[in-house]
Amino acid sequence: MRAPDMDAGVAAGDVLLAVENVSLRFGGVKAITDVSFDIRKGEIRAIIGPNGAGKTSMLNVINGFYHPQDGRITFKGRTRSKMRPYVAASQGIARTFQNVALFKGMTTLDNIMAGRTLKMRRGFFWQMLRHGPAMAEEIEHRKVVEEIIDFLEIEAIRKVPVGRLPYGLQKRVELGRALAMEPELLLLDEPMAGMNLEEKEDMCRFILDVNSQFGTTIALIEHDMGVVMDLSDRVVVLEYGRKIADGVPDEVKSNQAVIDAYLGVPH
Ligand SMILES: Nc1ncnc2c1ncn2[C@@H]1O[C@H](COP(=O)(O)OP(=O)(O)OP(=O)(O)O)[C@@H](O)[C@H]1O
Repeated sequence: MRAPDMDAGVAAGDVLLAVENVSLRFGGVKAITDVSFDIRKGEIRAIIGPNGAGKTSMLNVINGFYHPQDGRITFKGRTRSKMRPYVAASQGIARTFQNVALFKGMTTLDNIMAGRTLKMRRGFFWQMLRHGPAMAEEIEHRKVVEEIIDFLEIEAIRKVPVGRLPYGLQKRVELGRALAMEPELLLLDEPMAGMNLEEKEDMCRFILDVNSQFGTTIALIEHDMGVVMDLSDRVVVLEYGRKIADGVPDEVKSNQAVIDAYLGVPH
């Protein structure tokens, strides 16, 4: 996989992605209101908040699934009022979903291979023929995919259809598929949801390793506060679509507005 220092433009610690004054409405529902924050290259950034706070909507804005009515997104120095999913993906933003979104009938290997699609230079026709340049390219992609399988310790399930795997392993395969894109920014929507303690510990370790070994910047939504405080460099807190706090875990933990939000104290 790509080494951390091979990326152009943004140095470790610089702002990789900036969200400025973003507002998103669905009819009369205000999902996000005037939210600004940034994600620095190389950090693990958590987005937290009670149910319905706008966290998933924010990830969907960042990777172009939703187009905000107001505000701007700047990624690697390029500012847009809206992203398109294909552009976001081709420029290095990958994501996983709250409910696992894999091809359930396909094997672990094929699901992760599917994550390489954007990297494939030869068209579908050549891939079908498995001929000449396409063959060489497929071998190259398989090498990266096998590295990811080793890294995530899922060799034993490489040929198993993912629908047959326990949930914790499906989440790990989904992480593998996102990693296959060799993303610069990885968005994880509740990566530990539905996991038992052991599975959570494994996933925490993989997230930390992805960050430290590949230099991948990570933004994650997570409800488990212990995990958030242990993993994150900085935390942004949303409530009813507005930002109520932003800082290092210790600051956020002792912030009264955050404590009230989690206890359900009305404003
Ligand atoms: N596609 C949509 N159409 C209409 N309303 C939506 C849509 N997506 C989100 N919303 C609304 O926007 C608000 C924010 O939802 P969002 O899913 O972003 O919150 P969340 O913080 O991720 O919540 P949770 O922790 O429960 O997943 C909610 O009121 C939700 O009902």
